[in-house]
Amino acid sequence: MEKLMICGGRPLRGTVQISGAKNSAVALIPAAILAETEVVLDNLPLISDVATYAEILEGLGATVTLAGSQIRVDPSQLKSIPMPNGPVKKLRASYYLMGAMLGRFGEATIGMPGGCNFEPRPIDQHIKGFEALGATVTNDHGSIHIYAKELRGAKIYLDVASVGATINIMLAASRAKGSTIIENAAKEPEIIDVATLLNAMGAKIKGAGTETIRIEGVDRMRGCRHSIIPDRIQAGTYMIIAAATRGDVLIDNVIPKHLEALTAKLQEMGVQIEEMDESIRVIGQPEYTSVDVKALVYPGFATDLQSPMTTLLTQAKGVSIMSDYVYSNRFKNVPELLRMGAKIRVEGRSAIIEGTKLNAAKVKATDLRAGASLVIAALTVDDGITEITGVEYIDRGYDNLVQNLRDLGADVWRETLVAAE
Ligand SMILES: CC(=O)N[C@H]1[C@@H](OP(=O)(O)OP(=O)(O)OC[C@H]2O[C@@H](n3ccc(=O)[nH]c3=O)[C@H](O)[C@@H]2O)O[C@H](CO)[C@@H](O)[C@@H]1O
Ligand SMILES: C=C(OP(=O)(O)O)C(=O)O
Repeated sequence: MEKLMICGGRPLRGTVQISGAKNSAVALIPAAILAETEVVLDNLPLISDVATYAEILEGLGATVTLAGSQIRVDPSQLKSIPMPNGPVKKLRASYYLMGAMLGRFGEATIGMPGGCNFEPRPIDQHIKGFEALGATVTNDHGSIHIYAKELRGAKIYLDVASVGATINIMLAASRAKGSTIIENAAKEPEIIDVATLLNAMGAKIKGAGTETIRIEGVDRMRGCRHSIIPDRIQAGTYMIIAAATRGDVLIDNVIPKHLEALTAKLQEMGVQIEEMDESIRVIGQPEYTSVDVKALVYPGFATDLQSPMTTLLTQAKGVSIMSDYVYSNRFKNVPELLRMGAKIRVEGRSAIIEGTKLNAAKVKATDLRAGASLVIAALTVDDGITEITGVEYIDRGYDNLVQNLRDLGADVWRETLVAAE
C-alpha cells in the first residue's frame, strides 16, 4: 500500500492528455462478452478498475491482451461460471456482468458489486429490468442468481434515471427476442459510447443519449474495434486543479460539450476558459467569486465532480453551497478537508463552504472522488507536505496521475505505507 505526498503551492502549467473514460471502459469490456469474436478497444485508461475487469474476464475463460492503451478481448471460450466473490467485489461496475452474462448465457451468478460505497447504492432498477425481460432473480446471502429460459423484449420505465441500470438493460436486451423500450433512461455520454460499441457488434439500439432507448434483439453479435470516449471526469478534475492552483493548463483529448456544466460554473466564479475542438485551456485567477452548484444527472453538473469542486469552492471569496441531487450523502471528503483547515458544514444534501486558506495535514481518501478532492486541496497548500492515504481508491479512476501532475510542475510523489499508518 502507498500514500501520496504533495508539497503544494505551485501554479500548475502545461498540457495534460486525458485518457479514455473509466465509466465507459468498465461497461465496454464486459459488453465484449456478447460477441462471438474478438473486440478491440482503443484509448483505454490505465486504471485499476480496468486491470480488475481484465482479471475477471480471464477467470471466466476469455483471452485478454493488454498493450499500452489498447485491450483485446476474445470471448469465444468464455464459460458461465459463478462469480460470488473475488475481484467482482473490488469494483462497482462488476454489475455489468449481470446483463452481459444474461445476454450471452441466459444466466449469471455474481456477488454484490463493490467499489466506492460512500453511501448505500441499490441495484433494484437493474433487477427490475432483468425481471421485465423474463428473468428470475434470487438473492442468496448477497450472491445474486439470474436465470432466463428465454429473454423477451419489454417496456421498462426506470424509477430513477440510473446509468448502470440503463446500460445493464441494453446489454441483456440486445440478445432478447423482440423489442425493448427503456423509458426515463439515463443520458450520460458513456451510455452513447456503449450503444455505439454494441451497434458495431451487430446490436440494433436507437435513442441512446435521450430518455427513450429502443433495442431490437438480435441472435448473434460479432467482434469489432472501437475507441473509448475521453474521460470527462478526469478532464474536469484537471480543470479544477488548474483553477485551484491559479495555473494555466491545456486539457487535451476532451469533448468540451461533455464539460459544459463545469465550464459554465468555473466561468461564473471568474476562471478564464478557452474552448477548442478537442481541448480546453483553463487560466486561473487570483480571486474567485463564491457560487452555488447543484449536482444532477447529465447534462447537469456531474456528481463525480462534486467532491473536487467542493475543494475549489474553499478557494472562493464568501460562502458557496454545493448540493448533490444524485446521491444524498456523498460528503466523506468533508471531515478530511476540515483537518486541512476548511470551513464546511454539511446540512442534508448540501455542503455550505466558506472560503479559506488550507493547511497541510495527514488525510485519508475514503473513495475515488474524495481522494481527488484531497489531492486538489493539497496542491493549494503552500506551507508543508500533505500526506494522503487510501491511494488505492484514487488509482481506480485516474490514469497516470502522479506523472501528469509532475509534468505540470507539481511536487508530488508516492511512498510506501509503513504498517502503523
Ligand atoms: C461505473 C459507473 O458508471 N459509475 C457511475 C454511475 O454509477 P451508478 O450506475 O451506480 O449510478 P446510478 O446512475 O445507477 O445511480 C444514480 C442514483 O440512483 C440510485 N439508484 C441507482 C440504481 C438503482 O437500481 N436504484 C437506485 O436507487 C442511486 O442510489 C443513486 O442515487 O453513475 C453515477 C451517477 O452519475 C456515477 O457517480 C458513477 O461514477
Ligand atoms: C463513483 C464512481 O465510480 P463507481 O461507480 O465505479 O464506484 C466515480 O467514478 O466517481
